[in-house]
Amino acid sequence: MLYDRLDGLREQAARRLTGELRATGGTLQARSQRDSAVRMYADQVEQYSAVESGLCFGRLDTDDGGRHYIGRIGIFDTAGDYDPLLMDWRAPAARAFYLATAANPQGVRRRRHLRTRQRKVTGFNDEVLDIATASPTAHEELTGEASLLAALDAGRTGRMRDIVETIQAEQDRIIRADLPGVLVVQGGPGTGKTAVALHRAAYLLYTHRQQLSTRGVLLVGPNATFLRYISQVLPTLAETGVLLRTPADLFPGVDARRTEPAGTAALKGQPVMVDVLAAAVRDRQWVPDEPLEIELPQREILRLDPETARAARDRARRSGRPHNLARAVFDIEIVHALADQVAERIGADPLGGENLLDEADVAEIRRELRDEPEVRAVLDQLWPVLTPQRLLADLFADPDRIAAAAPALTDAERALLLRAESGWTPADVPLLDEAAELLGEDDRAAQARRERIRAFQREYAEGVLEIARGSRSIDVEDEAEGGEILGVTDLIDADRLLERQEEAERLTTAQRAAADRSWAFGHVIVDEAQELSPLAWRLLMRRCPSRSMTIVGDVAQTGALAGTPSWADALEPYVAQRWRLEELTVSYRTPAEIMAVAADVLAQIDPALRPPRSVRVGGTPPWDRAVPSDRLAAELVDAAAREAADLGDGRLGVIVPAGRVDELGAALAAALPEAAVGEHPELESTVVVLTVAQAKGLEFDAVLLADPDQIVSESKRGKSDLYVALTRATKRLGILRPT
Ligand SMILES: Nc1ncnc2c1ncn2[C@@H]1O[C@H](COP(=O)(O)OP(=O)(O)OP(=O)(O)O)[C@@H](O)[C@H]1O
Repeated sequence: MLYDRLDGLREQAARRLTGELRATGGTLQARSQRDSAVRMYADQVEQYSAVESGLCFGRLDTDDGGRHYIGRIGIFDTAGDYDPLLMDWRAPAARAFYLATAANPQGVRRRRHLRTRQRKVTGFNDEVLDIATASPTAHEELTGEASLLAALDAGRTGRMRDIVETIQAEQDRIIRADLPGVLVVQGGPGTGKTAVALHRAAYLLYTHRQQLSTRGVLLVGPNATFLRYISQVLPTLAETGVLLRTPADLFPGVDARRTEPAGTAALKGQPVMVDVLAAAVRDRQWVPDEPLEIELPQREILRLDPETARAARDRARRSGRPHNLARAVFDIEIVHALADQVAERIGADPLGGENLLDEADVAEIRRELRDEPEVRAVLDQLWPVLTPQRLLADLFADPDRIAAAAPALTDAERALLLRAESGWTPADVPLLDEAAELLGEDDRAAQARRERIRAFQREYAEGVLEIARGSRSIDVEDEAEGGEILGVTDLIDADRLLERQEEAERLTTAQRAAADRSWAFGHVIVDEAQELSPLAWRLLMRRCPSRSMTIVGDVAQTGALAGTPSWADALEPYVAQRWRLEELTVSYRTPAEIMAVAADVLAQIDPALRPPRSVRVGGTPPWDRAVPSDRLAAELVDAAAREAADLGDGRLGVIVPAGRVDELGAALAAALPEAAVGEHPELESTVVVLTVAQAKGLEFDAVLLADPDQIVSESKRGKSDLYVALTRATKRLGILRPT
């Protein structure tokens, strides 16, 4: 019955969408309303298709004899009293499905987890929430234990799945926390932080749809591989409007893909760089040592002395405007000084009286001077209009500029900033953003560009119609006499054609936000947030002036050298003490035996840290084998082949040191054709070879770890990297240790 309703809803939305797409014309308001209707119906069609699998997954039988079905979306009985036939999991009344326990049943008598394949029910688990009959062996803090364990034991697919059927109470509390303020979720590996972050996004969009659909929600994840890994989750929760980005993607128009030494990236993430960039901008506001001569055609030579330039510079700086906007002040000052020179010469009274020019004459001289290419060239030299890219590229290319801008850095640090290659790195992105703030944007140019584009499009539309008119007359002459035949120009004029074109260009909130550097999001969610540098935090805070944020991570897993040592350090510069901490304590991913191995490493990182408790015990014990150094690749290939043969429908991750990924990756790819290697390995392959940085946040049924000692020695945060690597397996872990 529910699937029939779903089909009906999808068809209705598709019909309405088609109707809206056919309509044209009308007032601006009508067009804009039509536009949002098109977007709404298109979203609905997409959402109804996305919730097909596992549409209804739960049932609550209440003490008062009620029976409620819980599912991915709400479906109502539109024929009757609008009763809910299926309750959206995010609705307040559905909450008991996740929270009711035998000790605190919340009016629930029985909770049922339904399993379906396509549109058929294939099984169910019931829990009778009666303290007298509760099974004594059940894990008392787990909700829907049988379904949870079935979900955890299932083979991995290379794509993260949603957990909507088995959200646990400690996770539910975080998912449904209030929207305002900064909420930090700290939790060990596999405690469901990523899952919780995604479900929270879906919950917030459902609960605060109006507010968040206009401002948008941004979810930041550590790298492109990770974003691909999680990309299916929100669509299956019927939410498509969240913008997923890595920190490296947050400067529109810049593709920050170049890699650089970890030490350089770490330095670029430090707060001192704010001062370096401010000094680099000041350094571009130049005062010459000697007077500059400006040779104007058909006029005498003008002289711009250093004092005038300095006075104009100081005036422009005092305006408090960003560099590019302060240029207007600078121009006025210089042009005034030069115009006075000209006026003095040409207006001088030969009889020694007052200057013969009046104010209007001098104004005219200023206007002329402002347009003189020679004057503009001098202004550009003294106070150039700069893009963030230009400022940084010039700075990093020139040791003298670096020295002038970074007096507080050591020589060695300055050498780190000097770059030989062009191209941007992820650590450059917060610097570009900082530079954009310091420089400001003179958007008059952009506006003029938009107007030019519009004029061009109109011209184009008219051109299209011209062609249509031309061909029509021939068609008409050829095919009919007199002609009752309607041509394209009878149906549509240039304005309408342009309007159609513009409609196609109108964008969703997420698309507009993605293209706008200064977009202020309604809510920002950061996953693996421990990796962010202080400068990356500055950038994110700019994107979220309302400070409505969910920050998810584990300080014990920090791999980046400039990463976050403590949440207080990262956040207090922006929100003082006004942030809340929630902790997740149960690991759903890693079985106890594997967690025990990881716990030893965690104790070495910081003896005060405690690993999460594993829900699952038993299974295959992890193994750790020494192999001769020169046999590592061969042994790894053998072990991988054995694991791959045993996998069934699961996935194997082979985690190797960054310095050996080419060598070991090539050996594995040669022996196992299904092995995926490279910068963005295909995660759905049965065998995936990765570095720790790439494996961050991912999981596999089985993990083989090669050369853990090199992983530790490759970075100052090597122990944390090893901890991450050891906690990626849901079932089996094998370690090969060269000796
Ligand atoms: N309530 C749950 N029901 C079913 N599966 C769950 C639940 N909570 C977590 N999981 C599963 O546990 C695994 C780990 O979750 P997730 O990746 O969100 O953990 P994490 O805390 O982000 O880990 P890491 O710190 O390693 O990135 C995932 O496969 C997730 O689906």
